[in-house]
Amino acid sequence: MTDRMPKAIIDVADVKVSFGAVKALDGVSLAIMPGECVGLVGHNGAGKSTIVSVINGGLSPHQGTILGEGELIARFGINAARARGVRCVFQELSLCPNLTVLENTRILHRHLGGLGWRKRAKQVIERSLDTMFPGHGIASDRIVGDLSIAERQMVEIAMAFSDGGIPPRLIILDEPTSSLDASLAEQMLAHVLRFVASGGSVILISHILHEIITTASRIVVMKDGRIVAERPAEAWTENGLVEAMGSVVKGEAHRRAIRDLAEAPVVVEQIGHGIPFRAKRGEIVGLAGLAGHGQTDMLMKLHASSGADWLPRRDPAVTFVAGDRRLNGVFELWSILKNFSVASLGDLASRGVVNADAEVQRAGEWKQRIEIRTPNMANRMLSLSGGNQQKVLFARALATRAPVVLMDDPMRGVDVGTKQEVYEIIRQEAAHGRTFVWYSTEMEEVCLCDRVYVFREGAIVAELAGDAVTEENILASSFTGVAA
Ligand SMILES: Nc1ncnc2c1ncn2[C@@H]1O[C@H](COP(=O)(O)OP(=O)(O)OP(=O)(O)O)[C@@H](O)[C@H]1O
Repeated sequence: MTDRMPKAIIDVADVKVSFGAVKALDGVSLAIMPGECVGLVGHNGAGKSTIVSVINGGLSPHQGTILGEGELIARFGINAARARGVRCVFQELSLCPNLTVLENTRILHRHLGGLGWRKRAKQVIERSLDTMFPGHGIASDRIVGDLSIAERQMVEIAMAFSDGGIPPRLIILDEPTSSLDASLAEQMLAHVLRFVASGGSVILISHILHEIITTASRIVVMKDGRIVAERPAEAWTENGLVEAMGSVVKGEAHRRAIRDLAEAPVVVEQIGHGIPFRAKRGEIVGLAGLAGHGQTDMLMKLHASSGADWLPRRDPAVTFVAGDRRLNGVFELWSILKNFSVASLGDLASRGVVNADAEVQRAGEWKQRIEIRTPNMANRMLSLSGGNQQKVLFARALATRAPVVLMDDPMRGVDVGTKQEVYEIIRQEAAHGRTFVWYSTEMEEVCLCDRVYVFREGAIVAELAGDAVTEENILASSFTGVAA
């Protein structure tokens, strides 16, 4: 290599990381050049977040080397990475919830300290938010814990791209759009393209393949802790990526089943002055619209009005799949098994004693059915990758007998292969009479529903059914408040 050739910002070679018997990284080499966006894809548990932790300085590999602009870095930690302008937006959002947006900004940018730091931190974060998400409406003195998950994700992304003394050079985005609706995701991806065009580098991890294909310059596919394919983005198709990840492309996965649903509604709810909500037995009802316009509140209201008291029952009226898994889905100190079975205890117990064999058996069936990647369901919940944790929450809900399943953007971080399986499970369960109320930030998923309610400013402003459930109609209603 001559001195004129640009050097890789970070170059990791033959990196290995193991967690007990699990080889999370098994000899991975990856170099990130200035001015490129590298797309990283792979099934849940493939090792994407682990390689990110190595590049970000959060995890020391058990084997392998790390070069920063050609220099061998012996002790690479988070501070060394930050000093080189490496920033990371994690899949599990990592802001301090009890601090304000600008106080969180101060934590990331240590150079903002000293007299008048509040003013400087405010300018830094507001400039970045205004550039990336015009019209965001997030005041920098708000407490992070009071923000919606989409707002928190926007703050975290804007913070990563902000310049508070050390300019960002490599930004790692681990599923950055998982809680953003289509228009926010588009704003963010447009900014990534601008950043890369100005010489910055980005690693973009996403299970939404069209985002990766249209934004990345090069796409790297991981499988079981190894890199199995790597090509320029224009040489990939979505199906090609799915196959490279080791999944089978199912043409039927994105099909809406035509069914006769003539019965009276089983769920009815009125919020504000909008259109009343109704769902019939066996119906898949979608909640759409821009993120944070009342969809999650609606699900909570439906849960509360179904007489649910969160206690395990043999025959619960409703079950709930949380999207913000960190906040209201996962019991972090429990095993995977206990996290799965907690909603079915009423069913698994007789005279107040849980039948441990039945619990293990049922968990084993779901582990196989939904492919929860772990050597042992007795392992800690947090030993699972993010997508696999989400699968457990999904299995937890579906394993109950509840006739109504409420889902709050439940596929966050779930890989494409599993999503196809889950869509099929939802269709089968609906055919057997289960009702699904499904809020999703992914348009493809909304379009799988029999009927869709579009939300705007806390009320239902449009109802679309059958062939009228299209991306165009949903977007038109989200912005104008009337069906197109
Ligand atoms: N702290 C840990 N303890 C034990 N195992 C772990 C730990 N962190 C990760 N693993 C395991 O390492 C493997 C790789 O996980 P990683 O989080 O890198 O996957 P991923 O590709 O990011 O998946 P996802 O798409 O679900 O986020 C998985 O099998 C996971 O269970």
